[in-house]
Amino acid sequence: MSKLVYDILTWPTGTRAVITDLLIYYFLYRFTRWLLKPLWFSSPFRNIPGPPPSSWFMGNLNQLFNPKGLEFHQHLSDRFGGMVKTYGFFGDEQLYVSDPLALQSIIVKDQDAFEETEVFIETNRVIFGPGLVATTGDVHKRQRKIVAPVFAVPQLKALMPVFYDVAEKWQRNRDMSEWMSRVALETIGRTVLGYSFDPLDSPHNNPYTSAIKDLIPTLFSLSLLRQFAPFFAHLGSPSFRRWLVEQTPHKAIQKVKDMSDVMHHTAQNILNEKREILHREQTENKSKDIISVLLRVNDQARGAEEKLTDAELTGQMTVLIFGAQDTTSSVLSRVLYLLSVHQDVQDKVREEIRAAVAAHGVYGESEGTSSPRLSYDEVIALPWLESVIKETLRLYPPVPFVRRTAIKDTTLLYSSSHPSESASLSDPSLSPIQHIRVPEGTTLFVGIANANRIASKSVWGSDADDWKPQRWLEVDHQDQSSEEDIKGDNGETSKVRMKLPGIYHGMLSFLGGGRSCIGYKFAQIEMKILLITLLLRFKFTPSPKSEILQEEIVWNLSQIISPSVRRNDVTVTEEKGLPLGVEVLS
Ligand code: HEM
Repeated sequence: MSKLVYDILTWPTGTRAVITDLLIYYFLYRFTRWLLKPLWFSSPFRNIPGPPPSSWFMGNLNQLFNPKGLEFHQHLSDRFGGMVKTYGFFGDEQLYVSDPLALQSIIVKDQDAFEETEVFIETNRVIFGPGLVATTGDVHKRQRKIVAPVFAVPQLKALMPVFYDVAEKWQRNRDMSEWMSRVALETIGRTVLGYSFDPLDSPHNNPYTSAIKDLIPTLFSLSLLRQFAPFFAHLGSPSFRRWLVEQTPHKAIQKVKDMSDVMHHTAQNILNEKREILHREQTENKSKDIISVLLRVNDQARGAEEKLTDAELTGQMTVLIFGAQDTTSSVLSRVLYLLSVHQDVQDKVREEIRAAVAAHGVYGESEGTSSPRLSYDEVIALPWLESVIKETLRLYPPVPFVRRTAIKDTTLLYSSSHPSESASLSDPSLSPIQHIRVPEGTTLFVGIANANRIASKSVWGSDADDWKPQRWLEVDHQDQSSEEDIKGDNGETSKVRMKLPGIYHGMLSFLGGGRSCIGYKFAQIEMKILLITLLLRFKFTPSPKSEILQEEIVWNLSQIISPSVRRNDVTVTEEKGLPLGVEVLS
């Protein structure tokens, strides 16, 4: 906060005056509302437990949006359960929800009453354009109906050679995290846009890739300022708002503006090139990338309802790049780290892949490649590999929370038992159902990571917090859900399915409902092909320098989780990255 105040104080006088005036009006408005609130209604959340605000102005926001905030997020459900009260600006009461019953309502049953927050939508609209993450209601539903089919399995099967081509370019590099994000960007560029951002033939990240990589952490560093986005989004004309942004001498804001411009122009150029190619191409040799498929569908669509405008098309292109890059590279980094620590599991996965290759492996068609390639069906039939990914996504979802706003008054049901009592959920007297009125305008956190952990406890029992991929190999446990007896307000007991409403084996890692991850099958096949290719060639171990330099890997929150290495030398230092040992296998 003090850095923010310092930045503002060093801005030129004219800009500072306009922006300071606007902020003052906004603060006054929020402050007066906060001051008067107790006079007109008593809080419906007065009985909900939660931590005290850490400041009267920012509530718990600086704990929740903090790179070191993962522990605080976990503490919320460990200490207070699945329905927690937290505070936003000026004492604004918010809910942090990880309770399976309440989440069924927020994500699926009453999803039309819980939208993405205005902050999320408005900033995404400015940065990415009107794609899936910048639209709500019927516009979002229409876009989703058009875009979702291009991620179907036949499309993914057609992209298999591209996934392998990129995976095989992996070079021995000590920093896995940097390499994973380059590979993820190149994969998404080539499969979704048919465009190569980074041919991966130089040992260094190209400047364009680093800039893209920096966007999400930069946005996260602006989390608090972003809260004002809805206010600015309705201020004057788009050109006035653009002028305001251009005049704001805040480094991070200028960085985001520049990146958004580059992304927009790149997407526009790619779209124009694609259109030309589509007109020229022969029917038997059609481009298979996702955007070409989408363009063909769009060209054939009859009514405006079934078509995306050019702005919507370029919006999807940038959104898909950002939706895909940091998420998959975060999971891949985590999997390689865990496999390096759990050598027994790494050996099992490698044995399984070798056996499949011996039984079916075909050799790559691309020139110069001699790597075995399994087909889509053979890849998804590898149980150890599947279990490693499931278990990693269960315990370490790369997006640990998302937020929603109640757009109408709603009542949520939730189980009032504390997660530590989940073993006794079958005793109805201990697990009564509560309900809570959620007024329109309430901000809610959907605690993805906490919800996965709470649901895990009742299914997996005492070792639910341990990373044990083999648990998924038991036939009875193909997904994480259980039925519990729960006592309602009327005293009657009923069976309630404690299943999380996630699209991924009873987990929320890819969320659920109408805003679930559109690329979740894409992500799985991409990650599996990369892991197959790497594990056949290399053995991964913890960094050989870790003991001498006392290196420790820590995982930080920047909306998406990413690794850093902390060195406990004379002083403690921390830098982004994931150093691992890599041995070539004969
Ligand atoms: C392991 C990798 C991934 C994880 C864990 C993940 C997770 C998620 C989550 C939690 C959401 C919901 C966000 C919200 O509601 O605010 C989401 C949405 C989305 N994801 Fe992913 N994602 C992954 C990979 C991908 C990939 C590879 C793509 C594209 C190829 C993609 C594209 C999207 C899009 C476009 C949305 C917005 C959907 C909508 O609003 O309708 N994601 N993802």
